[in-house]
Amino acid sequence: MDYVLEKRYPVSAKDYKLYEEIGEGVSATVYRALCVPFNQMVAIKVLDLEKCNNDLDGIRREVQTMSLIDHPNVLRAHCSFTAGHSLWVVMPYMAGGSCLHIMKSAFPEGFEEPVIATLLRETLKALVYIHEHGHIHRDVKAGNILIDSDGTVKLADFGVSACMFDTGDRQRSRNTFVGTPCWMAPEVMQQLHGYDFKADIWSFGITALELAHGHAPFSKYPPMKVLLMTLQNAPPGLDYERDKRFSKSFKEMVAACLVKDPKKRPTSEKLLKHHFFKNARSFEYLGRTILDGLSPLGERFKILKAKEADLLVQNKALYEDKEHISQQEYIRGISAWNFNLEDLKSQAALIQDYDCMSNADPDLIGKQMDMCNNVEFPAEKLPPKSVNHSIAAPSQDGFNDLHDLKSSLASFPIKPLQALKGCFDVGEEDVGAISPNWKVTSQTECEQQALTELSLSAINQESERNKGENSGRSGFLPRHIISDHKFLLGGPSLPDNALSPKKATCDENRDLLQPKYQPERNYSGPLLLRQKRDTNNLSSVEDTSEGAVVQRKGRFKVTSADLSPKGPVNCCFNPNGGGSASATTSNPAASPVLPSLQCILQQNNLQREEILKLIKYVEQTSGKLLESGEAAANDLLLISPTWTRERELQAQVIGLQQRYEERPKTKSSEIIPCYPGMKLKLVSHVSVESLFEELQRQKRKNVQLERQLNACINKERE
Ligand SMILES: Nc1ncnc2c1ncn2[C@@H]1O[C@H](COP(=O)(O)OP(=O)(O)OP(=O)(O)O)[C@@H](O)[C@H]1O
Repeated sequence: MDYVLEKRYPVSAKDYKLYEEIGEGVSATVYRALCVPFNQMVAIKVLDLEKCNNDLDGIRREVQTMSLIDHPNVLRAHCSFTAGHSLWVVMPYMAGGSCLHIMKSAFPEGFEEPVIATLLRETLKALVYIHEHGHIHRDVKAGNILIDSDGTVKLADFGVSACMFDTGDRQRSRNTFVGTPCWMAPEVMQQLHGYDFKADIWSFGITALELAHGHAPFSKYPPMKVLLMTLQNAPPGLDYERDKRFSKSFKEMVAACLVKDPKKRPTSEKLLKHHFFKNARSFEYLGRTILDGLSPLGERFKILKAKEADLLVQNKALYEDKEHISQQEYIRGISAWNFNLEDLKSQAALIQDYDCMSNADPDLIGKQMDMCNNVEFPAEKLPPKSVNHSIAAPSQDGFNDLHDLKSSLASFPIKPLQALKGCFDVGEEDVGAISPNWKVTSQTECEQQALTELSLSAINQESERNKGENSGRSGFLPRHIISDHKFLLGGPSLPDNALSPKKATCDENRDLLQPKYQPERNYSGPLLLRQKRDTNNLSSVEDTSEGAVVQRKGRFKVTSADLSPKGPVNCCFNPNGGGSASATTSNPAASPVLPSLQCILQQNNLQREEILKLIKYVEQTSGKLLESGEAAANDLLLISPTWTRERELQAQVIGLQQRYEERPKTKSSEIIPCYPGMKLKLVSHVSVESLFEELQRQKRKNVQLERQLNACINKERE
């Protein structure tokens, strides 16, 4: 569709005739429309400004920027204007719709490689342009890659979603958006040092996987878990076995994008030169291959929506239960450690069926995957393959491990709340409360601090004390699991740089075992049913039951009681109404505190992993230790004072809990913003108490580990 620069599109709603709905994002509904004076088909994105509570001038500025864009692969706005409480953004109508919709309608298993290469090349050209002009798109995903009837490809949603976050009041705008962070780069999640255009390259890599499989990696998991998995797991990629149909160059291209260190990712310009894009074809080819035979966009959208609604009805009875199970999974995913022998036995028994699970119930798979990744198994209980997947292979010399350890420490978010502040709206006071001494200005400083603060003797002394304190709990940790240092390092809790290549297999299997197309469990798609806006009211399945559930994103929901009386029916809380959201469970959930608690638990895990790595390192370098006890001691100074940290964390959690208890009770829903266009909503069904208990349990486990560490050190000294 060509732009006629002189053409001034009318800026009044009366000049447009709205037809059917052709898309729905979390922030807007998109309609096919006729621009009456020009007798031209357009698409109009209608954003409800009241719901967004956003800075109108900011949005206007962004839309202006959007209309200055001039590149054949970037969707440019014709114009925009306000109509009542809405902002209308008039755009070219892309009759093929988004790649996501096309996949959902006709290619649930993803596209063939030449199609992917063509789509991605065009998208990448758009990114090169955007980056050259100093912008970050921040919302690269299949849902934003649009195709016209002739096969031309345009990257959409540049500007609008970004402005919603950049210029608006985050505190308010956060209540407007929900979604999942599947496409979000790790550095964006961490927000430690900010992020740049390389974040788009990560999202581009995720989009490549999405186009290849029909869904983004981790899309079946709840947002918080996606965050943890993205941060802790090895990056997703194309699998050697499952993705046999794809070429080596495709796999390499994806791997180049999905590197956790943004500096190591190529620029868009460089990536465009990758030999994978030599497979790209013409846009006529695209039109022929993926658009032929498709029904008109509006119809397709209607069918998809009806399908989603049906699924919701079918799953409704099961939903609460699934929610519960899923929550349990999630808690275990965070806690990650299970020292209960009986539990371990039964879990290990389940894992034996590991290889034949590909057709199994997705919930079961999810649970088993958690086990695979999060639980320590006695080696003898595991089939050899699983054991191999779980054990980090020792390096040749141990120096690699030291390097790993250092880089692992470097990537350790010492100030978890600070690190996730951008993501989770952690208030300054929360950060201060949690980490009064963590005025860490850089990771190097953190490490130095760790080096100076720690001493081996202190660890030993404390360990001795703990021995006494915990003697009554000696049965807590099965001896045979830890004797002879038979630690099996779990999957996702380990930073990826701590893993041997073998470890990656476990993650690959995790992805492998994800059902390829699971609309009913896919939290990432924009098509999940939500209640219609009042202007276009279709009765939603959710309307008729629970009275109040007006939106569901996977297992997350918002109820009508959450909403301001003016009727933001899909996604807004009234921010001034105490953030109140009708509780959908009877749990006394503490949404404001939960992210912090969860974050603490996550850190706890990471610390544990560091200790395990240290143990391994000590084991592997015992020769060196014997030669030079002093050197070993120095290396061991790298150990974070886990027990101290544990106590600190525990004290902070108690503080938080007290603070929470002192404040007026709020209800259980919370929307957590992350990244423009990739929004995260967490509805808590976990009580503070249960998290607190979890933390205490983990603390005990840490103490046990430290004892083992000391035993190990002592043994090597002897
Ligand atoms: N110009 C267009 N022509 C045809 N379809 C469009 C057009 N713009 C958007 N769509 C369709 O509408 C859907 C929703 O668009 P929108 O930009 O609101 O959503 P999104 O990017 O998925 O969500 P979010 O608001 O979270 O960024 C798109 O996924 C696409 O299928």
